[in-house]
Amino acid sequence: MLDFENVTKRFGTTTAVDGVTLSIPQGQMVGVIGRSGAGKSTLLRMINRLNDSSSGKILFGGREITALKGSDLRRWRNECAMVFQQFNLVGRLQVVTNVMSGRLFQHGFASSMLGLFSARERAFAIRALDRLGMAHAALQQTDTLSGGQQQRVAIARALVQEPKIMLADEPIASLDPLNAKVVMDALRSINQEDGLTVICNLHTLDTARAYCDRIIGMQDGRVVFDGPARALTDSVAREIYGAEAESAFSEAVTSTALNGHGPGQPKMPEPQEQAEEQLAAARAAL
Ligand SMILES: Nc1ncnc2c1ncn2[C@@H]1O[C@H](COP(=O)(O)OP(=O)(O)OP(=O)(O)O)[C@@H](O)[C@H]1O
Repeated sequence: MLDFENVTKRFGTTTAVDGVTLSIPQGQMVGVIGRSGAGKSTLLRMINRLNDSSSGKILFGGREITALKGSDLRRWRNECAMVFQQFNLVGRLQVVTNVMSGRLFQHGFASSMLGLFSARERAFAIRALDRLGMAHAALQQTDTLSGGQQQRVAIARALVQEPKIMLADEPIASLDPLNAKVVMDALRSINQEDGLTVICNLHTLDTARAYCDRIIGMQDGRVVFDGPARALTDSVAREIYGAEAESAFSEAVTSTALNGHGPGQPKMPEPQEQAEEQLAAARAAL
């Protein structure tokens, strides 16, 4: 269970998150929505302590994560993987190296810097890429991939951290509808197959409704809606989004915009022969 107890975050005179109290059980897929500046990113960033709260407590499994310091804080950050809108990969490195960088905490910084990842860790990284349909690209330079492919690599990197929670801050905001769907499918399958809690900031209502068990609506730092997707009626959504409502409704990407590829449907197939050839080459190189 992840608990927020009256959590507030101020930046100078701006209150980004204002007295939030929430409980998120393990294994839930949660979408956080709201207009720009509502406090969605700050809420997520306080969970992995990229931002420190100004007051209140955040607890995970009863442990106060807002109080962690030093190696305990580093361990928590590793348990709390995060996927970003801009992927945050090193473009000039091979895909598999980017994925293995998710093992830095387990591996030890010094040997990681020397590139001394073990064969076991390389195999682990390839398996994670395989799950995301990206093993064929393991030896490719990362910046040669499309945005959607890079986001799948970033999710593979998050997976090799063996996290307890997966945070995703606008993971599909830079992607076209097809890639957005592939990335959301990947997050949903990780949530369902691994029982991982996934908390995802989303701009589009359609995506939040299609993929999330629970939707949290924020406005001016406060939680103004918290319930299942079916309870988020259009009129409630219009209140949450205010003047931005039209863009939230019209940016209808992902499942409902793509016939026959809703959640739970099979992934888009890779060009099979090419993918298998490249995967065999990647495995041989290990
Ligand atoms: N590092 C910071 N310094 C100062 N103000 C900040 C900082 N980070 C966020 N804010 C402010 O806090 C408020 C909430 O920002 P936040 O990024 O959490 O909103 P958001 O809902 O994620 O917005 P968006 O959808 O545009 O990313 C905004 O007014 C923002 O300008």
